[in-house]
This record gives sequence, structure tokens and C-alpha cells, in this order.
Amino acid sequence: MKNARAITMTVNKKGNGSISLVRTKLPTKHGNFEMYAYKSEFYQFPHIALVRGAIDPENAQNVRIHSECMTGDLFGSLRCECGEQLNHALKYFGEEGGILVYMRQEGRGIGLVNKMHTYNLQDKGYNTREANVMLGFHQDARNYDEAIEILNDLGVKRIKLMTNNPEKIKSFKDSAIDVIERIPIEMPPHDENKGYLKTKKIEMGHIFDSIKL
Ligand SMILES: Nc1nc2c(ncn2[C@@H]2O[C@H](COP(=O)(O)OP(=O)(O)OP(=O)(O)O)[C@@H](O)[C@H]2O)c(=O)[nH]1
Ligand SMILES: [Zn+2]
Repeated sequence: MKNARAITMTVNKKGNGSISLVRTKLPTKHGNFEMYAYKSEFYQFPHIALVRGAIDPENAQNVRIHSECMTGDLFGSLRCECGEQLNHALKYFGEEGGILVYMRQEGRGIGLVNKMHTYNLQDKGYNTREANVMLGFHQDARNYDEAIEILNDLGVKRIKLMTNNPEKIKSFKDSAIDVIERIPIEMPPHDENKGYLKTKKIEMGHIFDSIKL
């Protein structure tokens, strides 16, 4: 436990609670990033910001807010498109510059174990939205307040937001950050995730213009 103190020591605190715990360099296959860890008020593990290039508040920054998906991001699950989106965003930011905010909102905020329960319900024929509701959760239990705090802390003022999810865009409405453009992030569907993407489009309002579902 000797090192615990250094790990929890805060180096920055701004606004209403976003706390940057530590910052370090992260060379990746997509280029060199600056990695920040932010303490969360609601989630056990820190949110992460991966920043590629200098942040100029005068210019709009490319931004993706990505919610944790252990099954997709780490294990290559075909049930969703998260892993492919994460890779796409990092590659894009590696080339163009940008900020990936990795939120520890596993399973749209209900956690990994509950998401696994919803998978079992989905295997019985319920869709991704219905399965959440059957377990007593909101169809999407996330909000993006902490992501916005992190972007504020990084000095971001105007963004091009990489998402197909209108809720993410709406969440900036009362914030100090302007979303001046949406960058679509539509991954080619496959047999295993077509139904999931269709439900996101038809029942949850996600924008899919270029892929056939
Ligand atoms: N409860 C639940 N969560 C899921 C399911 N499939 C994926 N997820 C979670 O959904 C979230 C998807 O996150 P994102 O890719 O950031 O968000 P999105 O709402 O798809 O919006 P985009 O920005 O358009 O990608 C992750 O937290 C996944 O773990 C599911 O069937 N049930
Ligand atoms: Zn996923």
C-alpha cells in the first residue's frame, strides 16, 4: 500500500468535481497520445482521456465519448460494434488529431454483470432495449456530465463529435461546449450484431445513414 498515496494524489481540480489524477505519455500503434485519468464520482474506475495533438480552444476538436464495453473493446465480441468503433476512432484521431474520452459506463451504465444478464434475455428473443427494461433499468442509464467536465478541464470549447447517438449531442445543450459538427461512426454490420443495430436505430433513435440494416 506504500504507493497508494501517490496514485490517489490529485494534480488538478476544476469546476464541479472533475479531478485529473494523473497524466502520462502513451505511445500507441495509432501514434503518440497523452493519457489522463479522471476520478469519477459515480464509477469505481477512473474515466480516461486520450489526447492526440495540442488542444487549441479556438479550433474545433475531434472528440469521441466512448462508453466502456469489456466484451467488445477487449474480447472482440460480435454482439455489438464497440470494439470496431474504438479502433476506428483511435486510428482517425491518430491521423487527424482528437480526443477520446473513455467513460467507465459499461453496459450503457448498468455494469458488466447486468449486461451479461441482458445478453441471456436477448438470446431468448428480447431486444437490447427490452432486456434492460425487463431487468428494471432504463434503456440507457448513462449521462455525459462527467465527460463534459473532462472536456472542460482539457480546455475544449468547440467540438466535432464522433457519434451516431443523438443523446450524446443533446447532452451538450446546456454546457459551455459547442458541438459544431457530427462525425458519423457507422461500422459495417454483420450477422451477429444486425439485430442490435436495428434496435438502436428503430427503438433508440440512433442515426445510421450509410449502413443497410
Ligand atoms: N445494457 C446493454 N449495454 C450494451 C449492450 N450492447 C452494448 N452495450 C453497451 O453500450 C455501450 C455502447 O457505447 P458507445 O459505443 O459509447 O455508445 P452508443 O450509444 O452506441 O453511441 P455511438 O457514439 O453512436 O457509438 C457500451 O457501454 C456497451 O457496453 C446491450 O445489449 N445491453
Ligand atoms: Zn459493445
